[in-house]
Amino acid sequence: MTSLTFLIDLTDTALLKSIQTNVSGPGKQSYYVSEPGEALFQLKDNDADIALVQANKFTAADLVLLKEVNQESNTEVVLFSDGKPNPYIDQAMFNGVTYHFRSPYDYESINSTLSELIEDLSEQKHVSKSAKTSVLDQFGLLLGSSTPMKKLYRTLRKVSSTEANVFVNGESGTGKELVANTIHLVSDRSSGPFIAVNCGALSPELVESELFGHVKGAFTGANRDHKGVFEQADKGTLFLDEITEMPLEHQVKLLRVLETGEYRPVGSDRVLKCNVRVVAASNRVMDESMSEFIREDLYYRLAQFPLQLPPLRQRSTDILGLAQHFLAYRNMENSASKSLSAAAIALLESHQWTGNVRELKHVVERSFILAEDVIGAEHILFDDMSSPEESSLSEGIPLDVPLEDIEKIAIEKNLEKNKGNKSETADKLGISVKTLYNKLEKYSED
Ligand SMILES: Nc1ncnc2c1ncn2[C@@H]1O[C@H](COP(=O)(O)OP(=O)(O)OP(=O)(O)O)[C@@H](O)[C@H]1O
Repeated sequence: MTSLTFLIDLTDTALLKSIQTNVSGPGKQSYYVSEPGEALFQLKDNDADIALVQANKFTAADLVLLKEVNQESNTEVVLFSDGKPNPYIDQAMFNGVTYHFRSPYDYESINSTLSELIEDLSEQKHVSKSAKTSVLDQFGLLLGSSTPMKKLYRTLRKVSSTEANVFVNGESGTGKELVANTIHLVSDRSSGPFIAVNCGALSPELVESELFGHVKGAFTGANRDHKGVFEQADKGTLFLDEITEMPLEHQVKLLRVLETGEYRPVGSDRVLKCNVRVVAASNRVMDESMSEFIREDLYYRLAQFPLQLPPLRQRSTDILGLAQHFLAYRNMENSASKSLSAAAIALLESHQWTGNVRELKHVVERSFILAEDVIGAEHILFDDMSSPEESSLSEGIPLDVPLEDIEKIAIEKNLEKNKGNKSETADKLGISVKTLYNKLEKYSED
């Protein structure tokens, strides 16, 4: 079995002594830095499973290094500090640090946490070796046994037990809604409602009423009282999807309720108090240009805990397991027993998956429709293939397939091509955004 590697950069000798039994022994290899403070530099070039780093003087430069390490490797970084307030360490907690222990150290708690982490990682090493044959691990509604997913599960376990608002960021199809749902399911709010609202699809005239509700007679057409999503989600979780697609002038309406928990239904003079945990999501890249899409004050209220989801290409050991999972579902629903050929598997594993898990799911479903028994390479249709520009329109359309399935494939492929942007997709297909939503809702019920 591959051994677990540790990179140790600790100056506190008592601490070092106390963790010895955890970092040495069969199946473990420990490397010690030659100069204190070198660990993050070394991690840039040499991966380790766990890095134990003294961070009494953690600086802005260390934070930059840590972010790079977090992007490029799967190392679990554990920090140890003297406990003095340090904003860079606070930020580090959102950028890949697994644990931070403060002096005076509680050796028992450090060692039990380390043992748990070691056990988890050893299990993963075992799983990744046998990924082709084993079923994927599941956390809440999420599937995946790759290291980035295990890391995500650990963070989700931590964040779910808090009441913090969470901002989920990730490419389209990486599972942001599934993450929001999972946070709800594993939190103390699980017996309450989970309400999802697509902020990009709220009509400008009704945005306030959709969010906060209205009373009868508040405006023409308001024939009865209506509960907004903050009230519907009472004692539960409200998922604000595609928050960055909401116009900035509407975003301002969310500030008060997030700050004070108070809101007023349209046309009412009563101020209501909500008891809601908010999870927001966006597939926009959160860089310098983010202020074009989200108000900074709103972002900081929503992102008490920011989460970044890994794209599928960064967790390629999950591809086959996910494909088999989606295929197994299709087989079950249709009492079939179709299987993937070696050529199909090779194609799936070498694809870049810009549409992430959603694209994989759709590719598998398409192949299920197209193949008789064994799914061959010719049944694997990625989104960038057989587009009308490249081949003639009629050539791309499969025969003997129900019209409804062809419509579904056309919608899914366009959505993937437009990176999940529903207005653009509806535009390209020549239908209204509302019709597109209706169709998508219908597919999700099938
Ligand atoms: N880890 C996962 N395990 C199982 N299924 C997944 C996983 N991640 C995503 N999916 C599936 O992929 C599809 C897309 O997931 P989801 O809608 O949560 O993605 P998203 O990031 O919210 O997408 P978008 O930004 O386009 O709204 C769903 O069918 C979901 O069930």
